[in-house]
Formats: sequence, structure tokens, C-alpha cells
Amino acid sequence: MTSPEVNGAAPANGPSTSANGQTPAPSLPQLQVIDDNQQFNAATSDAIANTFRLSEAGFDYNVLAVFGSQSTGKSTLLNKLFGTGFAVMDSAQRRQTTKGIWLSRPVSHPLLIMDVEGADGRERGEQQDFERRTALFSLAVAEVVVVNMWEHQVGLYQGANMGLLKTVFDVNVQLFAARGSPKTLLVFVIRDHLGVTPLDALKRTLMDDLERIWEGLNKPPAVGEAPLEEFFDLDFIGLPHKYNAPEAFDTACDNLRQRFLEPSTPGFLFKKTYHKKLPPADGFPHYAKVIWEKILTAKDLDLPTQQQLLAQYRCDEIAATARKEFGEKAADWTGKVEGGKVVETLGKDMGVTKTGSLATYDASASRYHPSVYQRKRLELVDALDAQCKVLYVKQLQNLAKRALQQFKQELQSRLAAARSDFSENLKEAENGVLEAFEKSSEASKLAETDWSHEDILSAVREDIRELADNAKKDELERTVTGAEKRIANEISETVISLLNKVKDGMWADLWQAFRRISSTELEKLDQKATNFDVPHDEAKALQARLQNSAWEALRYKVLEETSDARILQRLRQQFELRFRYDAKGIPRVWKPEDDIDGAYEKAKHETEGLVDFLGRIDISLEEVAAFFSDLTIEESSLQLLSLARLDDIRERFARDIETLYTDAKRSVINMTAVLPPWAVIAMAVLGWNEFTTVLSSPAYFISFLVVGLLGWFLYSAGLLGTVQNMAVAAGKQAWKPVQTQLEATGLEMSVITERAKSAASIAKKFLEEGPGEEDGGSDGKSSSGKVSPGGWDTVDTTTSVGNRTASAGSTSFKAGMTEPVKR
Ligand SMILES: Nc1nc2c(ncn2[C@@H]2O[C@H](COP(=O)(O)OP(=O)(O)OP(=O)(O)O)[C@@H](O)[C@H]2O)c(=O)[nH]1
Repeated sequence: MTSPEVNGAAPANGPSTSANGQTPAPSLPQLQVIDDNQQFNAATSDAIANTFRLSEAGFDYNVLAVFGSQSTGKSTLLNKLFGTGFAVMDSAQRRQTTKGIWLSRPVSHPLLIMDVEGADGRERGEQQDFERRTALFSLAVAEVVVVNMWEHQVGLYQGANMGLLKTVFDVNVQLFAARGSPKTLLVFVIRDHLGVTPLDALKRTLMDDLERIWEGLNKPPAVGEAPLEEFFDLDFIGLPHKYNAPEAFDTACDNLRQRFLEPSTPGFLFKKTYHKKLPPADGFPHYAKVIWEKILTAKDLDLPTQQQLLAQYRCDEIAATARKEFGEKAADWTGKVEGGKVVETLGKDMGVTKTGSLATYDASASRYHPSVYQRKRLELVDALDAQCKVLYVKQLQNLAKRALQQFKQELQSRLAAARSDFSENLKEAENGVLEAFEKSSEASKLAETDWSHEDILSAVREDIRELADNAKKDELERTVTGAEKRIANEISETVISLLNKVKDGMWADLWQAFRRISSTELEKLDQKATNFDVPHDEAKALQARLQNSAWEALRYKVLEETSDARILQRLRQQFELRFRYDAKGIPRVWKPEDDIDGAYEKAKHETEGLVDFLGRIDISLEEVAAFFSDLTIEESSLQLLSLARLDDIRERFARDIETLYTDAKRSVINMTAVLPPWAVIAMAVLGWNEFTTVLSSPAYFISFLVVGLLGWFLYSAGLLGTVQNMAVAAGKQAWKPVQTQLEATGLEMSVITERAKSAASIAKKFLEEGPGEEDGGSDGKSSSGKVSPGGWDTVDTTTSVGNRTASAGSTSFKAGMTEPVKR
């Protein structure tokens, strides 16, 4: 069993060289197109394209088939004529060599040669089947059929050749029954023609046999009684014996080759009338395959239909190639467009590539059936256009995205520029962007299409407007919010400042400030709304919103600053300003001669009068209404505090400032706590010795001077009271450890206190009754004490307490009492 193959071997006997020096071109590899298992070789298409290089031949090629009994020198003849390399039987073995159908071509000419397996190569039943199939196949595609036979076979009507011819006639009628179908040329090559019997005689014999076969044929009605010549042209060639008369054989072969290959040669065999409407050479493999499959399945071999089908198949194939070519060439810009980029030359690129792909299609497909070619061309155009349309739509989306991006940038730069003609300026930007979009869209269109970018243009226009509107809204919102903040800040500061200096006319000042602050921001907003071409209603709404915010900011701050605590704080400040500071703003040091009560009452009265200014925002509603064209202010919104609350605040204020009055009074008492004149005289008399001692001693004098200056300073600064308090506190602290110590010695504090009181009452009695005998103590009373008249709270503590002396302080007292007496 031999598998389908491409055989590159040279013929066993090698290319022959003719006697006259004409040498056939070197052989080409041959292909077993149908193997001995009757399988069609799948490599045929590749062999036609690459081995035989016939794809570009179009219709410019011929097909020749060779029939004949087994081992009648068919392969030898073909190799001799065309330089092919068909296998030739080894003379020593005499075995059949050709199985199935082999295909080859001469290098020099676009001629496909089919070497068909010889008759009688198989069992009878199988032979008939195979012979019929190969005959059908060969006659379907070959224009010229060579019937190879030995001279001695002529006239053997019952021989193998006659069966073969009957089959040939039969299938030919089946294939080409219709009137006007191409004829087939049958060339009878009579081998080993010795010349004893003239060729004409052999021809007549053969003709008689052929006529008989024809007449005996069961012909279809369409053929009727039509003669054999209506379907076949017949030619008869005698070839001398290859071995006995080689030169004559060569000469005859050379002549025959000329008749096959050279159109100018008389008796040229490949006449146009024999063309079987074969497809272009590139479609031949598919055509041959389909025909063989039809033959195998014993279906009617309707060649015109097959040719039509082939045309469709091939046109589809060629169109697919054209589309692939388009895809490859378009890959670069397709990738870019699908990646979201804009390809500026897209329309032109698509047009050029499409034209190129159609040219590719035309070059091959135009050889096929015109209607099929045209129909498939239209389909190809539609497919390419659809492919381009996808890109076009994507390109439009990319352009739309770019347009919006450009517009956003334009918008930002124009917003930043804050031009007064913003709206017109923005319109210009919008027009510019849309024009650029339209221009690029037009350039992206494929020529000769009615594609429109209007829909996406409308969408872009809408998006741009939405973008602009949103940007305007955002900007206006920012403007209003900023204005609200600025107004609130300025108003807050103004309110605090004015309420800190609460006075008559305060609200008028506040209203003036409010108008100034609000007007500035309202004008700015109005200006922006005009620039942005904001509709009247929207602009009014924004104005009203800002007015409302401004008014609320004012009210909020005023209410915040008129809480009870804040008002009381302010009233106290105002009171202190009036009471504790003089007209020059210098803190007062109250002196005994000062009229504290009068100053207090005056300051209180003046400050209480301010409370009346805080109850209501004292602005006329008409004035407010005139200013706020779009805002209605209720009367109630001006009222801050009720009368009851104001009274309450007055009361709380009065209580609050009482401490200031008390402090003032206390500071005067501290200052007036000075020695009475008699005490000064007594001290001067009693202390004269000490005075002279101080004056005579520099150390004492300087110490005295320092202490005196310090005392004067404290007095001048009104700090005596403070120092006194500090001294008392220090004394208490110092007393604590002494007390502890005393308790430790068992002396109860109550006893000490009691005895101190007793001593004090004795001293008091002494002062009231005056001094008695110098020796006051002789009456048996335990002690005596003296004090200056005037009740100065000095106590003689030289009191015997049990068996102890109370304090060291008693010594100086005694000395003080003793010294003046001595003088
Ligand atoms: N007598 C004679 N023998 C020839 C001639 N040509 C070829 N032969 C011989 O015939 C034998 C068969 O030759 P092939 O060319 O193989 O014949 P074939 O018809 O192709 O054989 P199959 O393909 O097997 O059917 C070979 O031994 C050839 O040498 C010829 O012109 N005269």
C-alpha cells in the first residue's frame, strides 16, 4: 500500500534526450493526488502552490490525463515528453508501478499532467469501480485525454482498452450532456507502431470500434442520437518502437511535445474549445477534491454547480485572506484606538488599507464566476467597513473624551483668569473644542460611507454644557460660601467691638457696618452671577441666600454676645471703668476724704442705664426692608431680651458690684488706722532717749531711715493693708509651733486665753481709773498696767501667772512705764 506523497525522485530511466537535441526541462517532483486507497491527497493545495508554483497562473494552465492498460509505457511517454519523473516499471520485474493518480508539471509550461493507474491493475469488480472513478475525475478536469495502447491491441474490441473507452464515453456523457458543453479531445497514442499497418488503417479500425461503443451506450435523453463527434474530437498518433527504433521514437516524441506545448505548432492540441471551465489554478486543488469526494459518494457530478460552489469557496477564502491582510496592516492603529488614543489619520489609514485588501481580493477572486466574485466582494466590503466602523466609533469615543478633557482645561484656566466676560469666553472655548471634535471626526470617517458623528457630537455638546454648568455652580457655591464666611467673621468682630463699648447709637453703628460688609459681598456675588450668565431667578436666589446668611450671622453673634453672663461681664467692666478709674483712666486710690458712696452711685446709675441698649437690636424695620430687597425680616427677630430678663440682669449686676464698693471702703479703713495724737506725744516723750540714741548712732539712724522710707513707700502705694494681712497670716503660721510647744508643756490654751483676758481687764480698769499710788502694788494687788488715754489697745502683760512670767514683752512695757516717771 502506498500512501499519498510527493515524490521528488527523477524518473528511473532519467530524462531522455531527443535525437534532434531537444531536451525536456528537468523534472519536477510529482504528487500522488489520489492514492491506491482512493484517498484524495490533502497536500495537493500546498503542492499546487509551492511545488508546482501554479497559484498565480490564474486560468492560464492546461490539464492532460493519460489512460491506458497497465504497463503500456504511459509513464515512460510522459517523462519523455515533459521531463516529468513518473515512476517507470523495471523491465526485469515487470510489475505495475503507477497506483492511483499522479500529478506533475513540466518546469517550462503551466501544464498539469495526470498519470492514471493502468486498467487491469485490480480485481474485476474493483477495477471497474476504480476505472470509472478515475475516468470521471480525469474527464471532469482534463481538456486532453491520451489513450495509450500497443498497436497490437487495436481491433481487439473485447480488450481492456474497449472497456476503458466505454467508461470514458459513459462518464463524459454524464458530465457534459448539456448542449454547448466543452468537447474532450481523445488522443490515441499507438505504441510500437511498426508502420506495417498504416496509421489511417489503424485509425479506421479504432473509429469503427468507437462508433460501436458509442451506439451501444445507454445515453441520457439530452444526448439522444447525437453523434460521437458532438462530444469528442479524436486524434491518432503512432509512435515507433522505443527500443527497436529509438531515433524515430525520439523524433515522434519531439513532434508530439511541440503539439502539446507550442500553441503555434500546426495541430496544437490544447485548443480553447476543450477548456473545462476549470477554476483558476489556485482553486484547482479544492475543485479537484470536491469532485473526487462527489465521485466517491456516487453523487451526481454537476460540474457547473461545483464550479459555482468552488467560486464561492474560493472567493470566501480569498476574502478571508484579504481581511487578514487588512487586520495585520490595521493592527498598529487599531491597537492605539482601542487603547483610548486618537489616531489623527484614521480615516485615511483605513481607506488606504481597505483599498489594498480589495485589490488583493480582486487579483485572485476576479477569475471566478463574476456574479460570485461580485457578491463576495460586496460582502468583503461590508465586512471591512464593519471592522472600520467599530474603529470609527471607538475613535469618536476617544475624540469625545479628548474634547471633554480639553474643555475642562479651558474651563479651569478661564475660571482662574476670572475674566469679566467669562460666559462669552467660555462659549468661545466650547465652540473651539466642538469644532476641533467635528474636524477630527470627519477625518476619521472612511471615504464613501455615510457615517455620521452627529449623535456623539450632541452628546459631547451636552456633556460640555453640563460640565460648564456644574463648574459655574461649584464656583458660585464657593463664592457664596466664601462670602458667608467673610461676612460672619467681619460681623463677629464688629459686634464684639461695638458691644464692648455699649452705648447709645451702638446699633446704628452696627447697622452701618453690617450694610457695608454685606453690600461688598453682595456686589461681588452679583458681578459673578452676571459674568456666569446665571439666569435671573437663580441669581436672585443666591442673593437672597447670602442676605439671609449675613442677617443670621449678625443675629447669631448678637445673641451670643447678649447672653446673661456676657452682659453682666460687660456691665461690670463698664462699672469698673467708671468707679475704679478716674477720668484719665488711672486707677483710683481711695482716700478718707473721697466720696466713695457718691462715686459708687454715679457709676452704678450710669452703667445700669446701658442695660436698656442691650434689649433690642435698635434698627428700623423699614431700613432693613429697604436694604434687603429679597429678604423679609420679622419684627420679633430684632428683640433680644425681655423686660423681665433685663430687670433680672439689673439686679444681678447690683449684687455683683457690691464687692467693689466694700473693697473700696476697706482700703480707706486700712489707710486711716493711724496713731491718735496723744499717743504720738506719749511716744515722743517716752521714746526721747531712744530717739537721741538713734540720732547719735549711725547704725541705728540708717536702720531707722530705711525702715521709715519703706513704711512711707508702703503707705504711698496703699499697700499697708496688704502688708498687714501678710503679717497677720505670717503671725498665725508662726504661732502654730508655739501653740504646739505650749500644749506639750501642759499649759492649756484656754487657761492662757483666760489669763490674757484677765490681764486685759486689769489694764483696762487701770486706764479708766488712772494711775494710783506710784506704789500701786502695795495694796496687795498682784500687778499694775498703764496705757495712754484714748483707749489704744495696749495691754500690760506683766502679769503673774502662777509661778511664771507671761512674756518677754512685759519688760519693755515696764520700761516704757518706768522711764517717764523717772524723768
Ligand atoms: N516495447 C516498448 N516498451 C516500452 C516502451 N516504452 C516503455 N516500455 C517499457 O514498458 C514497461 C512499462 O513502462 P511504464 O512506463 O512503466 O508503463 P506504464 O504504463 O506507465 O506502467 P504502469 O504505470 O505500471 O501501468 C517498461 O519496462 C518500459 O521500458 C515502448 O515504447 N516500447
